Amino acid sequence: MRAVCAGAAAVSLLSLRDVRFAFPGWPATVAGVDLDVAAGAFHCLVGRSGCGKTTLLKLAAGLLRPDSGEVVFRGRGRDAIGPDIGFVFQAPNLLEWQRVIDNVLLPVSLHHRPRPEEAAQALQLLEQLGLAAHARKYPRQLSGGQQSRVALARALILQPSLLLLDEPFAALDAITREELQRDLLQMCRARGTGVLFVTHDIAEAVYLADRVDVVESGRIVQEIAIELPARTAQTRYSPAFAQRCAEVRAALHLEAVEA
Ligand SMILES: Nc1ncnc2c1ncn2[C@@H]1O[C@H](COP(=O)(O)OP(=O)(O)OP(=O)(O)O)[C@@H](O)[C@H]1O
Repeated sequence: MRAVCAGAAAVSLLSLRDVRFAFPGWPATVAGVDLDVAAGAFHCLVGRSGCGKTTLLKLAAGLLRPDSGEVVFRGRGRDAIGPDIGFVFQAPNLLEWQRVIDNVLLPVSLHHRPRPEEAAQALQLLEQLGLAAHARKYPRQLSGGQQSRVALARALILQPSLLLLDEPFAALDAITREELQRDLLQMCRARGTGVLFVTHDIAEAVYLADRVDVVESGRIVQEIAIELPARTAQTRYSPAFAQRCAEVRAALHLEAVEA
């Protein structure tokens, strides 16, 4: 089944074509996936534990090589991770011995000594994420939610056209999580960033995504378009939101929730 996010006419940023992958000696973990993420689209993958979401994301990132099929990014094969793709994993993975600002600038430092305008850009990102006052701190001096924000700023510093996120907010409390979802949406919309986001959380997927793809046994078994008006705090309490959540629950074979 083919999942195309943000309309057939949209230019595809990332394309997976009949991608298959098995860990050596094991049955297929990804069993024939076609998927497109268009520029500026927000695409969520949901599915039960062990269904292959993280493996799919690693294939999209070029961290794993498919056994067959192809992964194409901006029209080119994906042999290496380029600066045009940002990653955020469940754990923030910050460098403990570097200050917050230097953690954000890490992708730049890997190429050259950060220039003043790049440092200013890092500070601006921290400001947008409510962390300007923490720029000189070390990661251990931050809360879990603040560390996740730093990881997000680090992923955005090179202004990637594609962000790959693997349950980045899973370990956070509900309030911080909602705030980060809002911030992530705003920043990706403002920058036109395409996003592929893995989550277990149905409400998170419905709030964030233009399209939710349900993964089962290494395949995309259902694609659910999420057409909601502009996301606000009220969105989560609207009948349309509840309806979309119910559709995703049904696709996951979960018991229906009584109205
Ligand atoms: N290195 C490995 N060797 C063998 N099997 C693996 C390896 N890594 C993952 N798997 C298996 O591949 C399957 C898919 O794993 P994956 O991490 O992609 O699932 P997931 O959907 O992201 O799960 P979760 O939601 O629990 O994070 C699982 O059955 C897992 O046990």
